[in-house]
Amino acid sequence: MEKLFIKGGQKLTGKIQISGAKNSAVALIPAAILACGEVVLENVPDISDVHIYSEILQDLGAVVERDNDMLRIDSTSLTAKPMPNGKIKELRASYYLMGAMLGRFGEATIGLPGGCNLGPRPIDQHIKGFEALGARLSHDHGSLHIQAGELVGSKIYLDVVSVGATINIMLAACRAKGRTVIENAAKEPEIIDVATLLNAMGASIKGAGTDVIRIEGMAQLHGCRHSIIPDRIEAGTYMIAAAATGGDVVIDNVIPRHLESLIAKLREMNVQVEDDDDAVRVIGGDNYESIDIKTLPYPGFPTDLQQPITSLLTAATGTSIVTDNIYHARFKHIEHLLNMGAKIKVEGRSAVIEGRTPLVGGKVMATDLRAGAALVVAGLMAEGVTEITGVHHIDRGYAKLEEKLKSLGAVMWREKPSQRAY
Ligand SMILES: CC(=O)N[C@H]1[C@@H](OP(=O)(O)OP(=O)(O)OC[C@H]2O[C@@H](n3ccc(=O)[nH]c3=O)[C@H](O)[C@@H]2O)O[C@H](CO)[C@@H](O)[C@@H]1O
Ligand SMILES: C=C(OP(=O)(O)O)C(=O)O
Repeated sequence: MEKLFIKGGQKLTGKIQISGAKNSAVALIPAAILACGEVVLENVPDISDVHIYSEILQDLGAVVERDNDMLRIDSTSLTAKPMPNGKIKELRASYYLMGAMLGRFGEATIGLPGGCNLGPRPIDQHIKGFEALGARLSHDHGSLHIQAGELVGSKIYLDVVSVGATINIMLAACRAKGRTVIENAAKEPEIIDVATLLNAMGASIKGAGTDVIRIEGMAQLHGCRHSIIPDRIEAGTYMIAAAATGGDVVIDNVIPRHLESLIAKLREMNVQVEDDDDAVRVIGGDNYESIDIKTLPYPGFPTDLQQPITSLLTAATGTSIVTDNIYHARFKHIEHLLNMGAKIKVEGRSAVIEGRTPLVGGKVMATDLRAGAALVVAGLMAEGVTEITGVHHIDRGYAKLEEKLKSLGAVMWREKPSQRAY
């Protein structure tokens, strides 16, 4: 079992580069299945979700080659082989194989997805979309068999604003006959990124980034080259870490507009944030004020940053309340923050955080990706050494984590099972 050790108390200073967005990459890789020809993705993050997705496509018969931050995908020889289990369970976004395979072959047999355990994560809206396009679904031992003679465009109103359902329906609808309209669509930047790739492949998608997306189906799509947008959640985590250590960090290769809700909340706390064309600078201090946060679909405050910012709020004066309206039970990190000296109560879908509670290093576990990010931030703030297990969750979404943090002055190291750190 790998462990991450962090010796807290160092102010982070300097400049780091943000990698391509995980939540784009894991949709763009399966989107390449729809192309007849090579899709070249640039700015691909070096994270385990990407490695596993590449292996899934190879298992299906695609040629996938990685060259630094570039991924070449040629799905010409890919087949509609059933993928019931195994790697499918290792990540959430494996559900995009449903839409992509359905678009390419008119059928798909895919296991139910894995990903972070944040409480119930239904996919009923994905299924509603596929059915509206003419697919029939059946369940078999934990996998879904989706079959459509011919996909036919349709009007689909999403009952819940869902990133996954919006993208999955877009993938299938690109190859449906006629027009599909998705109403109450999610507006996350990653949705625009997927639409940009699909349009570069010859699709016709209009309205991505608004709550109504119109897709004209095409008989064939072709290869293209596309650069992935920066990861706003990775960037947000480093912004929070910079503030949490009272540091001064320039976070480069970002789209500041994607970070507006976080920037507003950090400023409200009294953190100094300067934004430029493609960088933000966070200058920390020692007199933060408590704030309340409610997570919402984009452009609201992202649920994926509520866990990391909770660690920072332990340093603010007064009581902060973090309410997660997307995942009501996304609070598994709290018991580990309590072990480090935090005073936090979970009440329903809210965490009530008492501020000015100094953290001390301890043995904690990352139960999911952003819980891990919260513990890394806490470890950087804490007195003494923090030992984090469950590191594989963190590796799903943070490229070169130690390298980046160490370049900013963090003292941290990773212990592999056969090594002893001290
Ligand atoms: C790979 C990826 O992009 N993951 C992100 C994506 O997850 P994911 O796409 O799984 O999340 P959704 O946007 O679909 O979920 C939003 C809300 O809708 C509910 N829901 C969703 C689908 C459905 O069919 N029925 C339903 O009820 C979910 O339980 C949740 O409460 O968006 C989440 C919300 O921003 C982020 O935390 C994840 O990082
Ligand atoms: C919840 C997340 O990821 P996933 O949906 O891939 O589990 C996340 O990135 O915070």
